[in-house]
Amino acid sequence: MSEQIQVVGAAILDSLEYPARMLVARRTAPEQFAGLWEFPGGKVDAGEECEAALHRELKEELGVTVRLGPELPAGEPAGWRLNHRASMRVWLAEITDGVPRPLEDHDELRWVDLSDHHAVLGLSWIPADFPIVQALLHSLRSQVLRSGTS
Ligand SMILES: Nc1nc2c([nH]c(=O)n2[C@H]2C[C@H](O)[C@@H](COP(=O)(O)OP(=O)(O)OP(=O)(O)O)O2)c(=O)[nH]1
Repeated sequence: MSEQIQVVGAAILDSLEYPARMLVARRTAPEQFAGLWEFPGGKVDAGEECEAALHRELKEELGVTVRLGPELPAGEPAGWRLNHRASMRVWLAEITDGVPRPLEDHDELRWVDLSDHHAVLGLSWIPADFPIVQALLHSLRSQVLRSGTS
C-alpha cells in the first residue's frame, strides 16, 4: 500500500466561544480543485506535528496566527478520508493575530454565516469536504444549543 498523506485543515471561526461566521478559502490549483472552496491548511511535513503544520500553513497561506480549539472528531486518528491516499484532521480555530489575505494557493477568502446552512453547503466545496462541513455545522449547532440551555 502506498504511504498515506496526512493533511490538516482549519475551520476558522470569528469566535471559538460564540461562532457566527467561518472563513473559507477558494483554491487556485491544481486544476481539479481550482475554483473550489476548502478549509485552509495543507500537508503535514515529515516529522512535523499536525498542529504545528496547521499553524505553519495558516501563516504561509493567510498570514495569520491562530488559537486552536477542539478537533472536529472524525472517528479515525488520521481524520476525514479525502481519497484513497489522503486524510485530513480538522481543528476549530480563531485568529489571534493578522488580517487574513489570500497570500498563497487561494484567490478569494470569504466569511460565511454559519446560521445559513443552505448558503454554506451551497458553496462549491471540494467534494470530499461536504461530509466534514455537514458534521461541522451539526457540531456547532449542538454546541450553541448546549450553551443556550446551560
Ligand atoms: N488544505 C486542504 N486540502 C484539502 C481539503 N480537502 C481536500 O480534499 N484537500 C486535498 C487537496 C490536496 O490534494 C490536499 C492538500 O494539499 P495542499 O496542496 O493544500 O497542501 P500543501 O499546501 O502542503 O501543498 P504542497 O506543498 O503539496 O504544494 O488535500 C481542504 O479542505 N483543505
